[in-house]
Amino acid sequence: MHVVVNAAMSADGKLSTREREQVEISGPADFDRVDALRAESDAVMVGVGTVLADDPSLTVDDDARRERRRDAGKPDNPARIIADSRVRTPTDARVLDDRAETFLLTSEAAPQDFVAEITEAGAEVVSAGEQQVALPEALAQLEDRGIERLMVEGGGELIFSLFAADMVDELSTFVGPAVIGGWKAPTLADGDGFVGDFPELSLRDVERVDDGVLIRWDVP
Ligand SMILES: NC(=O)C1=CN([C@@H]2O[C@H](COP(=O)(O)OP(=O)(O)OC[C@H]3O[C@@H](n4cnc5c(N)ncnc54)[C@H](O)[C@@H]3O)[C@@H](O)[C@H]2O)C=CC1
Ligand SMILES: Nc1nc(O)c(N)c(N[C@@H]2O[C@H](COP(=O)(O)O)[C@@H](O)[C@H]2O)n1
Repeated sequence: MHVVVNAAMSADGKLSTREREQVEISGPADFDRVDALRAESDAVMVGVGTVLADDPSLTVDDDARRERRRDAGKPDNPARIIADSRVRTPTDARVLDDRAETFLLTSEAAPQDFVAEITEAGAEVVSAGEQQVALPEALAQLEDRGIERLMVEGGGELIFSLFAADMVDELSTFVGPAVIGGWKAPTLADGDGFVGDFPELSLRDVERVDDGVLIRWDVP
């Protein structure tokens, strides 16, 4: 599986505010690039923190891109994947609408009645790990179901875990023209943080996009 992490951050490295409210950091050209990245992917993944904060749809906006997917024998939209150890995703979340297939990754800590409710709401549940989703095992199960190219949109806790598990192949960050600030505002990689053995990145390219900068890294 090839894993591409993409996120937008403020000039001071924040993904959103201390209140975890969604902020439009990208401009129109960057949102269009993100839409193209989604269209090229077999699945788009976020953590449940992002679902609770943003209620995203994670679908492809552009009609022509959806049509090209259809012509290639693919579903209109990539599958959606939510990392949600205890099943906190609301049953009326937009990621559960019928526009795409949705996989909910859970752990043994998930209450069985929540698992039944979310399955009834349309998610396909994949369980791996005891207290938290064991990402290598869960993503291997998805690879067996044909997901080869995975785009991860965040948030910071999930992105950290993917780096910690050495599962990231590419990282794209759009750095936008705003300062958000705040000790508690989410950053690109939160979780416990690294104290050594930092994941090393290799700079691929840097480009001006909208009023910010797109930085692309490979993770060798
Ligand atoms: N600017 C941007 O590009 C983006 C911004 N955001 C922002 O990020 C914030 C949400 O980020 P976070 O709170 O960090 O939540 P998150 O979206 O990273 O979800 C974290 C949750 O995922 C679940 N999870 C299950 N297995 C896990 C594992 N192995 N590792 C880590 N988490 C696992 C846990 O319940 C955990 O609390 C929101 O404020 C949202 O607006 C989110 C995505 C992109
Ligand atoms: N690329 C990008 N730029 C920003 O400025 C953002 N705030 C985000 N957020 C991510 O996009 C998701 C929204 O998806 P839908 O448009 O609702 O499908 C959101 O959940 C974040 O993952 N991304």
